[in-house]
Amino acid sequence: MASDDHQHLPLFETRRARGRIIYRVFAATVFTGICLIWAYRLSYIPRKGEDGRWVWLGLLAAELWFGLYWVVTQALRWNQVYRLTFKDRLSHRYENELPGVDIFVCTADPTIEPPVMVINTVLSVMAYDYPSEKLGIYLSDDGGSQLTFFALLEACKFARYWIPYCKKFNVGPRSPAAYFVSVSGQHDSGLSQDLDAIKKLYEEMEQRIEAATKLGGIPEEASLQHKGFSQWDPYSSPSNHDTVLQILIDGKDPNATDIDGCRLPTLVYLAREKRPQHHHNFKAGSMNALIRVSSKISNGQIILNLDCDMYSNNSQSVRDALCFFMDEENGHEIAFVQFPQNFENVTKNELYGSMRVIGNVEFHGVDGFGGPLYVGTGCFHRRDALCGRKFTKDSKIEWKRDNDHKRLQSTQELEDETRPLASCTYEQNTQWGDQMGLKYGCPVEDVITGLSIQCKGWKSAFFNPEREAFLGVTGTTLPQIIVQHKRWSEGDFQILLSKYSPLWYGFGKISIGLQLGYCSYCLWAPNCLATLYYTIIPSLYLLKGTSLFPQVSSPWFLPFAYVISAKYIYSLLEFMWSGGTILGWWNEQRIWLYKRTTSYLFAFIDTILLKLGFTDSTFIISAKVVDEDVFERYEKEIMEFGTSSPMFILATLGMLNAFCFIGVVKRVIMVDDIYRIYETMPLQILLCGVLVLVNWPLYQGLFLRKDKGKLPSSIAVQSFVLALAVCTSFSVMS
Ligand SMILES: O=c1ccn([C@@H]2O[C@H](COP(=O)(O)OP(=O)(O)O[C@H]3O[C@H](CO)[C@@H](O)[C@H](O)[C@H]3O)[C@@H](O)[C@H]2O)c(=O)[nH]1
Ligand SMILES: [Mn+2]
Repeated sequence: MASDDHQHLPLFETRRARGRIIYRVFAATVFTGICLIWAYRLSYIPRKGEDGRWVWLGLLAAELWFGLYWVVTQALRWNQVYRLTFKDRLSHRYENELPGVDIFVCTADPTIEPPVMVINTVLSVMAYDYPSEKLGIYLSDDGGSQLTFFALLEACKFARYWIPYCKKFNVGPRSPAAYFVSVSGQHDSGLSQDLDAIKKLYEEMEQRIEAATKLGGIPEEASLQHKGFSQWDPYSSPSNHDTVLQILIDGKDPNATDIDGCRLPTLVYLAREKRPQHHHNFKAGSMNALIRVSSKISNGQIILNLDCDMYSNNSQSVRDALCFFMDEENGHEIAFVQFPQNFENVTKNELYGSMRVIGNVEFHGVDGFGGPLYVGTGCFHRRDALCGRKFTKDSKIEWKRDNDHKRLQSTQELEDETRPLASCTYEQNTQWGDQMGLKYGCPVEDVITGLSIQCKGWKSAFFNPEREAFLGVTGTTLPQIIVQHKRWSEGDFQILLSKYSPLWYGFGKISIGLQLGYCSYCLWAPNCLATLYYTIIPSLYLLKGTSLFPQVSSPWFLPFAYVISAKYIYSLLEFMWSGGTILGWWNEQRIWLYKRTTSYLFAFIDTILLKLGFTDSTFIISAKVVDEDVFERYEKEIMEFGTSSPMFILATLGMLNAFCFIGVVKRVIMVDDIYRIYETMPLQILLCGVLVLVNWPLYQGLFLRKDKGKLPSSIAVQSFVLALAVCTSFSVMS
């Protein structure tokens, strides 16, 4: 075949999802049902002075909200697309002119993020199936920890063995820890000797790092061996220290080779300068420091950002991403390629939920409208777009630039020249954090940055390969999840109200579908209001015997029944198509409820306070390790509650619904006949009953469990008393 023909074949392809028309028809029927529900609420509003007028208006408001929010989320399902890449074409055409790729790994605290985990992530990307001399790996350590530095030094030595091993045996996950788990048990002849040898090296390294962790410091002889340690002075603390910058492997150095004599990727440690009087802007700050520092050292045209807990599980991902950027036809408009966030440590039935539907459904939907959101880890960027460049017709990258120009300075000189770029004061009076790099001042620096890139005319792409590209660590206790979702929903809600709102800033710059897509996430926080109303009010009115929904015999009953069943059956199907289990879906409903009544509520309140100038935004780092007994319960899918204030809200709401349900059962037995209750209040009883069922693990945690993960008895007593007080005073009130 003539290679000319080849030139015209694209490097990636976009396919529309099947069944879109059917879905749209289905959505139209649901929407009709929603309109009928609104019509019902509007036509039966109790008149002024009549009983229950305010309750009714509240329900109207809640249902208007739910209905409109549902409309907004249709943007995530309306126009789904799937991407395919052709890596063989890429290497056929461009193998010798592949661009430099800089990989940024961020870590912030050696206790929450153990150095062994961090270096596993680093090693997994050092071993990418990609020309080593074109890779630059940068570890940003916001913890400024000698321990992390020590671990990276160890990783650097181990890499000389690990990278050739991976390439020789074409190893699956290239994070050593994950790899050893994946091969434990299977003993392949021929492999086993090499395997034993590399495993031994790894374990020895791990022991040295763990010994240092226990010791709380670096062994004397190690700290003398490497000059890098001298950059820490005795007064250094995580929040107050000089820049530490160390090029551990200089990719331009022909002597930096692995045991087979092959070149190694560049490896750099950076702890940017920290001073108490300068705000460091969390991860966004460290990313911006990395962008500048790497521009001096390797200046890759493509940048991959990873959290330290998310290792590469697929050695082909760089090539996948390049299929988008280097496509002759459409590549020049793509600013970033986001991969889904998958987690290694989710249980089978996803006790605390997961990103399953976001990754397998919703992001394919926004991709159809111009591209996914940038959600942090697992995202490849074009350096120029990330630095603030606007899209124009001639945004084509000149890939053929000379990657291998000779450098005149020594590594030491280069370090000294580069260090000032990571100082606290460097950004003063510059565009960094605003028009350049990642934006500051928002707890979801990634989403707001991605939005502004898209508003500059760029597209993005979502790529969800068969073999997961990255695997991370997700929370293993309820409080962790609540804190994380508070940060996310708060950040997203702040964006909606900020000058970069997808509504007004994005207006005319991105498609309406994408605007709505952003809004589905940006409106997470305000969702708490309607949800709280719906979980409290209809249940309480059961106690009074007041019906707030249409009777079974009324025709108005039908739209309610249809919308509820259509919505939930579809959501179950969607969950299962995405690979989830039925129980997983049920758990997801519980987490949905808990997030909305705690995380989103706090996020909503805090955002309002922030807007009024009362608080400052923070970034609480998610824990990546837990105690052994906590982990054991997690594996058994037993919920871990804890003592924090959100638990009190959850417990009180759960108790309230339990009392209301008991109340109605009592009523059936003592006062009314079943038929009348069934005729007048089936939906209300259903709602309350489902809430009780969903809360089952909560009741167990309150009253039945004895382990440490249960709810403390103080919360049990308080929530019991409060819910009982509310219920009784409500029922005696006329
Ligand atoms: O001051 C800080 C705080 C955090 N981090 C790093 O940021 C990453 C994300 O922090 P984590 O606590 O794990 O938050 P997650 O909620 O798991 O992260 C998601 O949400 C964040 C925004 O809220 C994004 O930045 C992340 O990429 C995305 O994976 C981690 O590698 C941290 O080490 C820093 O480098 N400096
Ligand atoms: Mn994380």
